[in-house]
Amino acid sequence: MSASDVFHLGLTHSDLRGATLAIIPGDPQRVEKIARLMADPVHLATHREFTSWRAGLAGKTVIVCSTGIGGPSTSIAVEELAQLGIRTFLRVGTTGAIQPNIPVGDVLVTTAAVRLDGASLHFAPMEFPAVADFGCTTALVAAARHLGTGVHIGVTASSDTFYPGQERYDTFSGRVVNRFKGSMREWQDMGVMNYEMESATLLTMCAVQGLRAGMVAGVIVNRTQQEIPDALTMKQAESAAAGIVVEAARLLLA
Ligand SMILES: O=P(O)(O)O[C@H]1O[C@H](CO)[C@@H](O)[C@H]1O
Ligand SMILES: O=c1cc[nH]c(=O)[nH]1
Repeated sequence: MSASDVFHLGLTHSDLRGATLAIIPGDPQRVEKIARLMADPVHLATHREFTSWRAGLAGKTVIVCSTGIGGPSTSIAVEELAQLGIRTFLRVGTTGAIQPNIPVGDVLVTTAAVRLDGASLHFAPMEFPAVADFGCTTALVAAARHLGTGVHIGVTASSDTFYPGQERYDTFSGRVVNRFKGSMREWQDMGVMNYEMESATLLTMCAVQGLRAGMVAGVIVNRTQQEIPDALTMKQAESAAAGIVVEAARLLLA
C-alpha cells in the first residue's frame, strides 16, 4: 500500500497534481460518474466513505471526492483536501424540496444553510452564517442556465439527521422530538427551499477558513407531494446536477 499524506483519504500531495478545486458528492458511487464527464479520469483511492478520482478540465486538474453522509465525514474530507491544496469546493448532492412549486428533476443552488447540524459548531459559533461563496454560487447558477435545467436559488435547511431533523414521521417509531415538530412548516414559511445534510458544515467551515464553497443539488423528492423518490427521477436529477457541477468547475477554472 502506498503512503498517504493525510489520515483518512489515502491521498498524497502528488496524487493531486496541483489541483485547487474539488467536486464533492456525498455518495461514493457518484464519484466515478462525475470524473468520467471530464478528461483522463483516474481512480486514486477508496477508504471508508471516501472515494477519490482525478480528472482534467479546461487544462487543469480537478479532484472528485465523496464526503459520505452528514457533517462529521464532510468535515474530514474538506479538511484533508485543504491540507493537500484544495481551495474551492463544489458540493453536488441530492435533496428533498419543501416548497410546493419546486418540481423534482430541477436543481437547487444554495446561497446559505440553516445550521441544523452539530459539526459546524466546531468551526464557528451559531451566530456565524453558513454562507456560500458568491463566485461559486454564480458559476453554478450560470452552468444550470446554460444547460437549460430549472434552477432555484436560496436557503437550504441542512440537518444532521435524515428523519427527525427533516421532520419525517414515516419512521419505525413515528417519533419526532418537540424541537422539530412543525419545523418544516416554519422553514416553508421562511422561504427555505429544501433539506439536505452537508451544506451547513461545508459552508461554515469554508467561510471561516478562507476557502470557497458552493452547493448544487438535484431534487429527488418534493416533500409536499411524496416521501419516496422513484428510481428514474433520482437518476435524472443526479445526472443533471453532475453536468452542472462540472460546467461550473469549468467556469471557475477558466
Ligand atoms: O446525495 P447526497 O450528496 O448524499 O446528499 C443527500 O443525500 C443523503 C441522504 O439521503 C444526504 O447526504 C443528503 O445531503
Ligand atoms: O429529502 C431528502 C432527500 C435527499 N436528501 C435529504 O437529506 N433529504
